[in-house]
Amino acid sequence: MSVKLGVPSKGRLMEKTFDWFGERGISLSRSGSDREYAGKVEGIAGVELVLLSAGEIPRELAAGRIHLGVTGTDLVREKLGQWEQRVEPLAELGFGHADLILAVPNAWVDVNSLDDLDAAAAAFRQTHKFRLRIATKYHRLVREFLRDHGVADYQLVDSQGATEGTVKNETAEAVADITSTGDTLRANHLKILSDATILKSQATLFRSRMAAANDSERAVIKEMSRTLGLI
Ligand SMILES: Nc1ncnc2c1ncn2[C@@H]1O[C@H](COP(=O)(O)OP(=O)(O)OP(=O)(O)O)[C@@H](O)[C@H]1O
Ligand SMILES: O=P(O)(O)OC[C@H]1O[C@H](OP(=O)(O)OP(=O)(O)O)[C@H](O)[C@@H]1O
Repeated sequence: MSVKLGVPSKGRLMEKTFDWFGERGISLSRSGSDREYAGKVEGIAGVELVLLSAGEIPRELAAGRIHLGVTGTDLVREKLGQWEQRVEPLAELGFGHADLILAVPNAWVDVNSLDDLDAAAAAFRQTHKFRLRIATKYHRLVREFLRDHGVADYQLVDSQGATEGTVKNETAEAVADITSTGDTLRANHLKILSDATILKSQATLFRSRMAAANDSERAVIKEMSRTLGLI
C-alpha cells in the first residue's frame, strides 16, 4: 500500500500545486494525455498521486480514502462539519487566495454593512412578501456567519457557478461568493459589504485524520513532511 496524495486535477490549482512540490524536491506530473487522470510522483517512494476535483478532496480526506490532499480552506470548511476533527492543515501553500464575501448591488446606496443588510432584509420582506435571496454555493459558511451576526430575514438560493449573474437574472438580490481580483463583482455591478468577509481562503495541504496508515505509510508521510520542510 502507498500513501495517497490528492491534488486538484486541472487549472491554476493543479499547476501551482505541482510547482510548490517541485520547488521542494518532489516532482508531481500528469502521466499520459491531458485527459487521463493518472499521475506520477518522483523524488519520494511510496506516494501515489490521485487527481481529483478540488471540491471532492475534502470528502475524500474525511472518508480516509486519501491520506493527504491539497485544496482550498474554503472547500474544507464548507464541506466538512467539525472539519478540525477530520483533517489537519499541514501547510498553507501561499496561492489560491480568495475571500468569501457578501455582496449587494451597487445601486443599493444605503446598504454598506451587515446592519444595513439586516434592515434592508426586513424592509424587503415587508414589501415583497418573501425573504431577500442570497445566492451561494457556500451554504454552511454563510448560514453560520449570518447567524453569528444576527441576520435572519433572508433565504439562501443555491448557485453552483456564475453566482454573480444571479442578481442581474433576478433569481437573487445578493450573493455570497469568493473573490480574488474583484473583477467579476465589478463587472456585475456588485459591491462587498464592509464587514462581511466570511472567510479568507488559500490552497492548503491537509492530512486526513481518518485514513488508516500502517507503519511504513506513516514513515512515508514523515519523510515527505521532512522533504517539504514542514518538520
Ligand atoms: N478566482 C479565483 N482566484 C483564486 N482562487 C480561486 C478562484 N476561484 C476559485 N478559487 C479557489 O480554488 C479552489 C477550487 O475552486 P474551483 O471552483 O475551481 O473547484 P471545483 O469546484 O472543484 O472545480 P470543478 O468542480 O470544476 O473541478 C477553491 O478553494 C477556491 O477558493
Ligand atoms: O474576483 P475574481 O478574480 O473576479 O474571481 C472571482 C470569481 O472566480 C470564481 O469563479 P470561477 O472562475 O471558479 O467560476 P464559477 O463561476 O464556475 O465559480 C468565483 O466564483 C468568482 O466568480
